[in-house]
Amino acid sequence: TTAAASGNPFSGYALYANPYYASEISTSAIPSLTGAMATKAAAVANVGTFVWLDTAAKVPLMGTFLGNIRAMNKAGASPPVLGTFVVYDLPDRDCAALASNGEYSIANGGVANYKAYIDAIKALLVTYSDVKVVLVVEPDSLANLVTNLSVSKCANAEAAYKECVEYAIAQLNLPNVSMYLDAGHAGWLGWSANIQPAANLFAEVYKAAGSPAAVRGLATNVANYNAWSVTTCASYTQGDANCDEQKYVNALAPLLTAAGFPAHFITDTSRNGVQPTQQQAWGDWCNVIGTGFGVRPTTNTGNALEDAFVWVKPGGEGDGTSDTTSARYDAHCGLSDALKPAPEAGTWFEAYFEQLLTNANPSF
Ligand SMILES: O=[N+]([O-])c1ccc(O[C@@H]2O[C@H](CO)[C@@H](O[C@@H]3O[C@H](CO)[C@@H](O[C@@H]4O[C@H](CO)[C@@H](O)[C@H](O)[C@H]4O)[C@H](O)[C@H]3O)[C@H](O)[C@H]2O)cc1
Ligand SMILES: [Mg+2]
Repeated sequence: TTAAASGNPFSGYALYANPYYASEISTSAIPSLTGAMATKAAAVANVGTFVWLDTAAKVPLMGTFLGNIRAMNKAGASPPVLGTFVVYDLPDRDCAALASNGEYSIANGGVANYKAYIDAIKALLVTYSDVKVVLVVEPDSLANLVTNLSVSKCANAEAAYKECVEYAIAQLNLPNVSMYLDAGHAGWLGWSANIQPAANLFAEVYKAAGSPAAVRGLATNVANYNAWSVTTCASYTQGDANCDEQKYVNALAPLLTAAGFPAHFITDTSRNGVQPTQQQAWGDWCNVIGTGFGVRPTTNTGNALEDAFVWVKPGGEGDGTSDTTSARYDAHCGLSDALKPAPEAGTWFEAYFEQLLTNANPSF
C-alpha cells in the first residue's frame, strides 16, 4: 500500500476522533456556547487528536479506543482509521517545571512502575495487532536532558529518563506501531548551542534501544505554539536562526542521519494558527494568550521529512494551573501572556478553548 511505499504511517489512513476529547467538548464547551460558536465547537470534536496516557489509570481507555477503531475498520471505514496516543508517565515527569508533574517518583519505585505502565500499553497493542497506532513518546523528557541538567530534579532524573524511554521504544517496537520521540521545539532545541547535543542524545537513546524499526522519528512543537513556516522571524526568536519548526526539522534531520538515526518528523499544529504569537518571551509555554487552532491534521506538508501535521495537544486542555496555592503551580502560568484563571494541567480550560476557536486559522 502507499504507506509501505513512503514509510509514512499516516499515508492512506484517517485519524480517530476520540470520544474523550469529543465528550470534553460536548459536556464542557457546547452547553456554554450558542449559534455559530456551538456549531464550530462540534466540528472541532471531529478532528483527530492524540490521547494523552498521562496516568496508568488511563491505559484501559486505550483498549476501548482500539476496540472502537477495530470495529470501524471491520465495518469498512474508508480510508481505514488509525489511533494516536501520547506515552506520558515518566517518574519525576516534567523535571524543569511544576505544572505537569506526574504520578510516579524515582525515589518511590517510579522506574518499576513506569515499566509496568509500558507493559500494560504493550499488551493492548499486541491484543489489537490489527490496528495501526502512532505514538508520541514522552513530551519534554529528552529535551530537558539537553538543556536542563542544571536543574537538580532533571540531573537526578537523567538515568531514569534514558532507561525508561529506551525501555518504552524497545518494548513498543511492534509491527502495528509507529513512534515519534518528543524533540521539544525550535525555540527549545533549535538554538545553535542546543541542536547538536540534542541530535547526539536522540541518536544515543535510539541506538541504545537497538534502533527499533517502529521508531519513525521525532515529534516537534508538542504543546507549543510555533509556526511551521514563516517568511519573517518573530522578534522573540532573535538569535535562533531556526525560528520556525520547518527550519528546525531541516537543520536537525542531517545531524540525526549523521549520528545513525534516520528520522522523519511530525509537528503539533493544534495551537499555532496565529503568528506571531503574543509570547513575551519564547520560553513562555503556559496557556499563552491570543493563540488559535492551526492547520488541521494532514500528510500534505510539502516537505519529504515531515510525515504529517498533527494535533498532539488537545486544544482546550490546560497547560498548568494559575492557582498560586496549588502544589503544581508554576510561575510560567502566572505570566502576563498566560490566560488566567487557569485549571490544573490536562483539565478542561473553557476560556482557552473559546480563544482557540475564535482565533482558529484556518477558521472553522
Ligand atoms: O540568545 N541565545 O543564543 C540563546 C541561547 C540559548 C537560550 O536558552 C534557551 O532558551 C529557550 C527559551 O527561549 C529555552 O527553551 C525553553 O525551555 C523550557 C524548558 O526549560 C521549555 O519549557 C517546557 O515547555 C513545554 C512545552 O513546550 C512544557 O510542556 C514544559 O512543562 C516546559 O518545561 C520551553 O518550551 C522552551 O521554550 C531553552 O531551554 C534554553 O536553552 C536562550 C538564548
Ligand atoms: Mg506541559
